[in-house]
Amino acid sequence: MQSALINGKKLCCSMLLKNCFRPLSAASGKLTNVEINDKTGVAVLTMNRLPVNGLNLDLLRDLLQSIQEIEKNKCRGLILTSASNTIFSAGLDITEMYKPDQERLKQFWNALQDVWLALYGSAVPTAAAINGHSPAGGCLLASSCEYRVMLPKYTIGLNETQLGIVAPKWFMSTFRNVLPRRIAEQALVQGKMFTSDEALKVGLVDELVASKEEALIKCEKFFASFSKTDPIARYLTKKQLRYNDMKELQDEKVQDVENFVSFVNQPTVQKSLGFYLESLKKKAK
Ligand SMILES: CCCCC/C=C\C/C=C\CC/C=C/CC(=O)SCCNC(=O)CCNC(=O)[C@H](O)C(C)(C)COP(=O)(O)OP(=O)(O)OC[C@H]1O[C@@H](n2cnc3c(N)ncnc32)[C@H](O)[C@@H]1OP(=O)(O)O
Repeated sequence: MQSALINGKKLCCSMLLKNCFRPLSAASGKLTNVEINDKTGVAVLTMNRLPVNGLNLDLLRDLLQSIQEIEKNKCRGLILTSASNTIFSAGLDITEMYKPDQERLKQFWNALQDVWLALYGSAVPTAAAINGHSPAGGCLLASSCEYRVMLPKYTIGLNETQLGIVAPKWFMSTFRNVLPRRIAEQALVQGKMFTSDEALKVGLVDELVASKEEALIKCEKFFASFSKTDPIARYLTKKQLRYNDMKELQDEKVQDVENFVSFVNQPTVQKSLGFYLESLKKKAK
């Protein structure tokens, strides 16, 4: 039986998951749900915008609120996962970008920036239990965490170029923080979607597991590995390592929104997004 060291105590892993969760009500919005494991202090943040967890403005706002509440509660870890059995997140909701309301489009990108800054820079250790497909924005969220566990037979990657769009610099920095530069560059220019096995091989994910329960246990074990590490020293180290990536966006936040708005409004980009949305809908028929 697997076990983990939590607060200096050896605990059987199934004990970590059974009957010890309580909801963090302030952090549970309509589209996210947060539960804290009372035994370990770890928060499970579940995206619940079914069927595909498309990241629209509302889900992004709920995600931000949840991450902030988890930080405020000084949880020992944050596990990001999905309520779907097959999709972690389909990435940005393309309907937010196709024929958009201009004011909402700005708010949407601003919300994504804020979620990324909060998750990538979180003082609480972070892990992703990737229990389904994770393209584009879904991959961004997972790669912003410090540790990733994935279930088999799914795909993950930054596929923007396949859609005729260009991932912004901070998406690329997040990828480069996880992958060797050469692999990151090749994958980004190709818009490559990695299978779970390929993702493990290149290091985009740290482990493969057979079930969501196992994924949560692995994430708990990852957090338990810090039991002898000073939390402040841990956070300051992470902060310094990620400082340049975050500073680059913080310094250019307004310009980044303008770039996004101007890029998305280009007729050729609108055309690509329209075709892509149509192809997704046709596939669903
Ligand atoms: C040089 C200057 C540079 C300046 C740069 C500045 C700014 C950068 C500009 C732009 C960057 C924008 C970045 C975007 C990143 C993104 O995240 S884009 C989104 C990418 N996502 C995808 O490609 C995923 C597409 N979806 C799928 O592949 C599949 O749906 C799935 C996730 C694998 C699930 O498959 P499944 O078979 O289970 O479900 P369906 O395909 O049947 O889907 C169900 C339902 O959901 C709709 N849908 C799926 N994905 C999305 C989505 N991302 N957005 C909106 N809607 C989506 C699908 O259409 C179905 O709908 P229904 O027919 O109405 O039921």
